[in-house]
Amino acid sequence: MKLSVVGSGYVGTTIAACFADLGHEVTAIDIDQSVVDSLNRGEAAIHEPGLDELLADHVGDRLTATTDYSAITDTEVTFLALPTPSNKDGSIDTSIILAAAEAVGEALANKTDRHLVVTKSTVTPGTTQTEIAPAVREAAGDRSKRISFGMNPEFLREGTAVDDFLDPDKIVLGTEAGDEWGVDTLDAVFAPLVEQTGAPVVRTGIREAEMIKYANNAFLATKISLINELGNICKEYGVDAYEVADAVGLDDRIGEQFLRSGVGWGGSCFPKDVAAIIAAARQQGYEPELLSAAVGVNDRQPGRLVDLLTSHVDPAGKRIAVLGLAFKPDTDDIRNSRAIPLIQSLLDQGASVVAYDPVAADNMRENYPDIEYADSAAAALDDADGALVVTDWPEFADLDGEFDEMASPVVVDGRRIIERRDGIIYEGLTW
Ligand SMILES: NC(=O)c1ccc[n+]([C@@H]2O[C@H](COP(=O)([O-])OP(=O)(O)OC[C@H]3O[C@@H](n4cnc5c(N)ncnc54)[C@H](O)[C@@H]3O)[C@@H](O)[C@H]2O)c1
Ligand SMILES: O=c1ccn([C@@H]2O[C@H](COP(=O)(O)OP(=O)(O)O[C@H]3O[C@H](CO)[C@@H](O)[C@H](O)[C@H]3O)[C@@H](O)[C@H]2O)c(=O)[nH]1
Repeated sequence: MKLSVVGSGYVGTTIAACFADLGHEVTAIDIDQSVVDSLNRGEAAIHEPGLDELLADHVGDRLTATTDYSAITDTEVTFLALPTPSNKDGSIDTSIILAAAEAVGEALANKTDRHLVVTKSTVTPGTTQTEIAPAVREAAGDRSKRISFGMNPEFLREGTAVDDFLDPDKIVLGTEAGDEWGVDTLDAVFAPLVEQTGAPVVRTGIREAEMIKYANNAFLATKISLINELGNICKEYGVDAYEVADAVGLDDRIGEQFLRSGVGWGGSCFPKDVAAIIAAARQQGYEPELLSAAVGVNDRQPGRLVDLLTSHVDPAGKRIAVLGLAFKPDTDDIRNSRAIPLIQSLLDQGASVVAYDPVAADNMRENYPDIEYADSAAAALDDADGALVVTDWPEFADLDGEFDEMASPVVVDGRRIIERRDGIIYEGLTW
């Protein structure tokens, strides 16, 4: 099939490359010329394992990128993978996706065949039908009756995006009631993936598909906050929260995943999406107390990490190493990284911060241009008076003699990645 994907960020680039890998002809559309140029060179503008290999296989053949929306008319289905950032009250700002929807509609004004527009972005229930569809339809004018709408939430994780997309736990396809052409067309897009993986397909309504995405993320974020809360209690008792979590996770009803306690959840999704569903619930007149508490626990974890550091060393005037800047390993994404409140807190206390991350330093430099960035964990630790471990990059697990070069070997581990050993003053956040 011929598909177009509007927005070539973490989601858009991944799904465009994966759809091409599944045999579709894909046109990626982005307003940023440098993103388009980079894609057409076969290079992703983001760091995501496996993506460059897929681009190398398919760019120039089944995958091309352009800034020209008119390319949509030559495709059957358009996926909208645009950002849906937070407003100040946590609700989603739909201005970017609506601007793109309008541009899609303008392009479709020149198309005679039927077309399916699918929301891939995370949007609150009702957004596709009450905001996106009207924006597309109004711009498409007389052609608007030939346009169907769908919603296909994305569950990929950064760092494992390609594998997650190509081996999903589920595929959720939301379409409008009675739109058999829409159902069949969306089914056809995913048929090669379903055939390849046997993944369960959930066929549902558009509002339900929109809500499933928020329910998924709210559940996972709350699960982490719950294990963090229990971990904080464990720490008070001197009990190892990881031993507790390992045992608790053996219960099938709980499951072993997302029970790693530590400095909390960051990234472009959990904080934004939990805030959005809280704001949406409030707009409907419902106060979601449990979700607010999950945010509260998450907001407190970085402060607890700094408190553990200051219980051993006063950061004022001291060189403090921050190991890990990305919100999780295997990505260069620093959106809502726990490193941000930690660096800010250290700077507020007069510390001299030296940061290290294998791939995310350049992105963090835009937020904090004046702190020192080391080329390696060893260089960051050299002569430091304390270290905070913020991201569980596998290379940190190999650190050992590097700690001996610290001026004072206080190591506060926010991700349980450092080996506790003689010669360092080790503090785990929940263990
Ligand atoms: N990042 C994830 O892991 C993830 C996973 C699942 C769902 N989501 C959701 O997917 C959506 C996209 O997220 P993302 O992280 O890929 O965003 P992103 O910020 O990485 O990328 C967005 C891209 O859209 C482009 N863009 C902006 N306005 C445009 C326009 N008018 N026309 C064409 N292109 C335009 C930007 O240049 C950018 O390349 C969000 O709703 C997000 O919540 C994200
Ligand atoms: O046991 C755990 C698991 C994760 N995290 C943290 O949680 C955050 C999010 O991690 P993860 O979910 O792996 O990455 P994301 O790329 O943010 O993926 C989430 O958000 C995406 C965007 O909506 C969804 O598509 C995914 O299904 C959902 O897992 C990171 O800061 C992790 O360090 C923990 O603290 N403990």
